[in-house]
This record gives sequence, C-alpha cells and structure tokens, in this order.
Amino acid sequence: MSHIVWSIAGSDSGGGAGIQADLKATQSFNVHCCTVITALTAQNSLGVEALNPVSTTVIESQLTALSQDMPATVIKIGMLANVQQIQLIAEHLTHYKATWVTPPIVVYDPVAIATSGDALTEEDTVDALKTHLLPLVDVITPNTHETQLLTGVYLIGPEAVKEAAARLREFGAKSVIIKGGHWDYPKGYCIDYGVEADTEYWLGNEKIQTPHSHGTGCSLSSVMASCIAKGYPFKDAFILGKAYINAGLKAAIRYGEGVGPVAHTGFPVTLNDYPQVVEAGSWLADELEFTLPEEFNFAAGFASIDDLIGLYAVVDSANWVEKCLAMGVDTVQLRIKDSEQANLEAEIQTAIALGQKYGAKVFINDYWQLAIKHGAYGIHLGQEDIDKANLAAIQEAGLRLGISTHGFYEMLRAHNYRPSYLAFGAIYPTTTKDMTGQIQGLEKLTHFVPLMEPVYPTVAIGGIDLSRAQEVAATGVSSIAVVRAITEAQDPQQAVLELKQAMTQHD
Ligand SMILES: Cc1ncc(COP(=O)(O)OP(=O)(O)O)c(N)n1
Ligand SMILES: Cc1ncsc1CCOP(=O)(O)O
Ligand SMILES: [Mg+2]
Repeated sequence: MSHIVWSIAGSDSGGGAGIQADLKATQSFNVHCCTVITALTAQNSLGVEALNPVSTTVIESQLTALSQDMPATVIKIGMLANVQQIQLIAEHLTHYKATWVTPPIVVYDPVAIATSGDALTEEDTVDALKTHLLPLVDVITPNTHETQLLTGVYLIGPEAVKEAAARLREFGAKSVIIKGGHWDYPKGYCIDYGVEADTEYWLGNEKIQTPHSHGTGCSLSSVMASCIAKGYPFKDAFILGKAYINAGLKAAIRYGEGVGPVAHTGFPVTLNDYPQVVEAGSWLADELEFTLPEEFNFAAGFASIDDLIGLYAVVDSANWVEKCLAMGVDTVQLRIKDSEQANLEAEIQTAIALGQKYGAKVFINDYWQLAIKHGAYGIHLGQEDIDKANLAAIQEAGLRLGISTHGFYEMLRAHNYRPSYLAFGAIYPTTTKDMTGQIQGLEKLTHFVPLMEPVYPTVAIGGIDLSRAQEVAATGVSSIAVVRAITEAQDPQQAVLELKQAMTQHD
C-alpha cells in the first residue's frame, strides 16, 4: 500500500537537516514525502546565517494544494519559525483531524535550536506551542534541551525525565519520547524514555562518538513518521528511528569545515545499531537504579536447540502431540489455553514423555512449573508470561526457552534474555487466536529474520498454510509454526509432507 507523509519544516541549504533530511529518511523507508516549507534557512556546516521564514499565505497555499489531492497518513512537523506559523498549522491540523475520513497522525519534533547552537525561531514560541500545537500532537520527540525549554524541568535523572514527559502530556501531547542524545548518563550511554497510553519504556545504547550529527532529530522523526504511516506501533517506529540514526552516525562524514550531516544508509540491518530495551535486572537498569518488581527475576542465556526446529506444530492435546510426532513433524508444542482443564498435568506429562520416546523436541506453552517438574525439552512463553515466570529456574533446569514477539520492541526485549528461539507473528490474520492489531505481515518478517537469525533460530507463526509456506520460508526463517494447517487439514499426513516440501522449495 502507498503511504504519504507530509513534512512541514524548514529548508536547510546545507542539505543536512530540515526538509532535505526528511526526504532522504522517508525515502529510506519507501514512503512518499510531500513538503510544506516554512522557512528557507541559509546555513552551512558552521551555523545558521539567516532564517527567512515563509509567509503564512505561501504556507497555506502549499497545505491547500496537498490537502486537495494528497492527504497524509502522517504529518511530521519540524521547524515553525514564529507564532503566526504555529497558529496557522494548528488551525489546519484541527480541520484535518475533524474532517478527513482518516485523521492524520501528527508527529512533532520541536526544532528550536540547530546543532550549531543557533536559534531556529524568530521569537519566543513556547507559549504558542503549548497552547495551540501540543493538544494536536500524537507523538512529540524533543531532545534534552527542547524538553527543558518546553517544560521548565531540568533533566537531572530518570525521575525528572518522567516528570517532564508528564508535563508534555498535560499540555496535550498524547505520547512523548524524550531523546537522551545529549545526556551522558550512565557515562558513554544514550538513554531514551517513551510513554504512551499507560505504558512507559526506556531504551539505551552506547553513544556513537562523532562530531557529524547534523540532522539527527529531523531524520529520526521522519523515520518515525514513515513507520507510523506503514502501521508500525510508535515504539517500533522509534526503535527503527534510533537504529537508523545509529547506523547513520557511524557512517557520517564531514562536508564543509564544521559539523557534517548524519548519513542516510537505508533500513537498519545490523542488530548492533539497534538500542537495548532497558529491562529491570539488566546492567543498564541497575545503573539507572530501576527497581525490580517483586518476585521478578532476570536470567539470560538459555540452552540451545540441538538441531533445526523445522516444521513446528502447535497443538492442544497429548493425542495430537503423538499424531504429529508419528507423522514426522520436527517440533511440537502443547498449547492448552484452559488452565482449569481437569487432566492438564497428565496431558503435559504424556506430551513430554512422547517427546522423549520419539527423541523429538516438545515444548510446553505457558505452564513452566509443570514443564520443569516433568523435564520437558523446552517452554514457550509470551511477552506477558516472561514477567511472571521464574526464568532463573527454567535456565537452571536446562530447559530451552522460546519467546513470542510481535514487532521490534518485543524482539529487542526478548533478546535481553538470550532465549533458545524467537517466534515472530502473527504473520497473517488467523482465527486460532485473537491477534487484533498484531498482524506483522511478510515485509516485517523480511526485516526481522536477517536481524535475528544470525543469533537464534527464528520461527514464523500465524495464518500460515500451504499456499503461504513457500513465501514465508523464502524470508530465511528457520521454522514455520502452524496450528490449523495441520489440525484442520483433510489429510494431516499429506499436509505435513507438503508443508515440509514447501519449506525447502523456496529458492
Ligand atoms: C511458536 C509459537 N509462537 C508464538 C506463540 C504464542 O505464544 P504466546 O504469546 O504465549 O500466546 P499463547 O500461545 O499462550 O496464546 C506460540 N504459542 N508458539
Ligand atoms: C498461537 C499463535 N500465536 C500467534 S498466532 C497463533 C495461532 C496460529 O494459528 P494458525 O496457524 O492456525 O493461524
Ligand atoms: Mg503463552
């Protein structure tokens, strides 16, 4: 599907920030970017020489032309040079949000100061931003300085960052990301904070040492706008923005005598460029003095899987476990969702014993205590299950651990635990489980696999049948997990044979 992002921002004659950066960043994510230019800045690598704001009449004519023919999925706002511009943009956003069939999502990167330290507004715009613009913003992405300017909160530590984010939400911004590029806490690290609805999260990565960071804010918010336009959750959009910037900083070179622009290197393909999800119990969390929720324990590094996971059947009874093993399915998971089921423990025990009898890999979903008690080959846990399970006990017992992920945030979170495999889904719509809002699609799988497959076996799950197995396998994923493609097949044995064949015939 084609997506349109509008960038409402200033032109940077030096080509490193503003509209010029936005066009390169959106292009890297194959998103079409329309532009509404608010100022023609005269700047180079050494600084800003003139602002040259565009008149509100000219801005309005650009908005009118675009709104008549090319409405945006996401509107990204950067430099607004004066109060009149802020008011004009706010009026138009209000109108779009009230009248468009699909109201646009607004991403605001509050550009006030250039990397050089020069001001990028004609006057003090803080009050106008708070009154007119912030109530229309879906996600705001200030850096340390911009946060302090907008909130008056000095960011001396994690609690202050949270307080500043809460202020921005009081002004009306629905979600807030406070970028930590200018912090140096813990030393040598860059820590970012995000809050949306009732969830908050922290990301961290080692600082990339380069003077050439011009245009990072504009580029990051444009990547976010592109990913949000493609339907990615805000968290995932931010993670991709971070990874994009990290890769770009590593590749940045000097043009001119001063600060060079961040490089634009396409979709981030190197895991090392991605930030860590700061997980309670991890080293970074300890440094930031985050406390562990009670009874939570962190453990990383689980036993590896002996051979290929291959065709992975997910079934709801020991009887089906046996049928699958007899048919030559490589890996089987017992997934019983009714915890009140009378024979639950017996079913688990039988499934584990069958795995041993066939010398096969049998995973138990959810019931980690029973899996340990009866010596299962492995356990499969979802993201919510991780917080409740005793990971150290699973690790000590030597059981393999598979973790479900739905997107880039969860992928990085799961990576903290160094599990035995990572599952990604749902790839397609499925009737087996309610996955509303969590359908990943083949494109995301195509990005996920090369990032993770060098580290773990990867598993694709959700809506996969014979007609789709080949295209899924073509992503390089090592395993395909299915429920209905086997359990609802007219001839399950034939289905197993054909699925296995499709998995090897994708090249
Ligand atoms: C191989 C595989 N991948 C994902 C899941 C889903 O697990 P989870 O998120 O724990 O959800 P439930 O299966 O418990 O509903 C899975 N079971 N297997
Ligand atoms: C358990 C699970 N987790 C994500 S999708 C899914 C169900 C997959 O079932 P099917 O293969 O029938 O679509
Ligand atoms: Mg589960």
